[in-house]
Amino acid sequence: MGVEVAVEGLSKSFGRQAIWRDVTLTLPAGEVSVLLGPSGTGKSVFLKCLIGLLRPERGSVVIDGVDLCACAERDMYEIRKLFGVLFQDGALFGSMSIFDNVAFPLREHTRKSETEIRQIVMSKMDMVGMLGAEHKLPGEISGGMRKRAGLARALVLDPQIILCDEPDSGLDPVRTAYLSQLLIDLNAQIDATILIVTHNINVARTVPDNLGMLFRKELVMFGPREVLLTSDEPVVAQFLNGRRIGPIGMSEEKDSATMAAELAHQAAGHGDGSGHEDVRGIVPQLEPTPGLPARQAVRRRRARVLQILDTLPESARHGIMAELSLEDYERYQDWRRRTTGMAMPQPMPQPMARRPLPPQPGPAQQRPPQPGPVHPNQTTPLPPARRPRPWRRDDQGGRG
Ligand SMILES: Nc1ncnc2c1ncn2[C@@H]1O[C@H](COP(=O)(O)OP(=O)(O)OP(=O)(O)O)[C@@H](O)[C@H]1O
Repeated sequence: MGVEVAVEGLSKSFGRQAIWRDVTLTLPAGEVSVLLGPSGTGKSVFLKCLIGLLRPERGSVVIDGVDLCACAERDMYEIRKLFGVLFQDGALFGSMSIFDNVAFPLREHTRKSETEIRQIVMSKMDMVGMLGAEHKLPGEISGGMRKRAGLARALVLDPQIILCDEPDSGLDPVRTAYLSQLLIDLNAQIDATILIVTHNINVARTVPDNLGMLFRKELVMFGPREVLLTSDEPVVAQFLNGRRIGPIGMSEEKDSATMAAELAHQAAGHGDGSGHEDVRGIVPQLEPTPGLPARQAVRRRRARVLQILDTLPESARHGIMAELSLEDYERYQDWRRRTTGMAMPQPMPQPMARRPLPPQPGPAQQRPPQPGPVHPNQTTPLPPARRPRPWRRDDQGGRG
């Protein structure tokens, strides 16, 4: 199983340029986490600090009881062996075949025979769907294949922690979807702790157990995916929806005058091209490909998240409870009664299967038209066509 990575009060700057301050988060063992953030907020720098390639000025990164920020070089070397890193561009040696690239860490860091190395390389190539490409040069394969080759190389030393720096960069949406599935399948197979840095909203919504965001030189939030996906923080809403209007600017944070000018443009009818759709909300998480083992992290995470449920915002609580099976829900109730003797938090979130059906309006109590999003050019709301509707009426007033 993967190991936990506990980051406490980490701060990093280059000269007088502060990158981020006081970052505290824990990557739970064996779970998949995603770190979002606008360009230049220091996500790659964060990954490099985790693996000890960069030294933060303050704080600690504790793995297996060793603080990477304060340990001896020898301990650092041992801890680094726990990591597999997929760099942004795959970081393959252009003059070496894919086979030799993937074999490189084994030849550098182990005394395995060439027969053993061949066996390991081919099994990792198989894992990432690259069998048959081992004799090619990196320049002879596509960007998506280079990523997968980079992932195979990250796997050869059987890492317990996998760091992926923008695994989707340069990939089309379909290849990105395949890569997302590959990461979830890998997690199911080897139960490693995985941290993915990305800008890709689809990856952020569907892949991780935990989700966080860097902005304004700080960690805006980090925790169960349901928290960020249902957050009302303006910066989160802007980022998830890919909008120009909001606190994130072209280079970094906007000043208040720019924000006011943009809002005035918007009010005058100049849209930012993002439409009215709001992609926030919880969508189902990717599951391993049928035939692979179930992800052990799911069970562990459920137990962990239920223990902190009361501390989470209400919208996230509802999302988490809605995903529970009836059995887990009952188990949670029992556990809660036994350990705290307390009633459930109010308002009481219900699992999807137990929620009372919404009232069925009869002919005399038809629902009034729901307010929809207001277009800046309009004074009346648009029809609610894009809004999710909890129910649908047919001509007889029954439920659809
Ligand atoms: N070795 C270095 N020396 C000096 N400054 C650096 C170094 N590495 C990174 N930086 C600076 O740190 C800041 C954050 O860079 P980083 O690459 O971590 O951002 P990022 O969030 O990963 O961006 P992107 O999403 O565009 O990849 C940048 O301003 C960059 O110039």
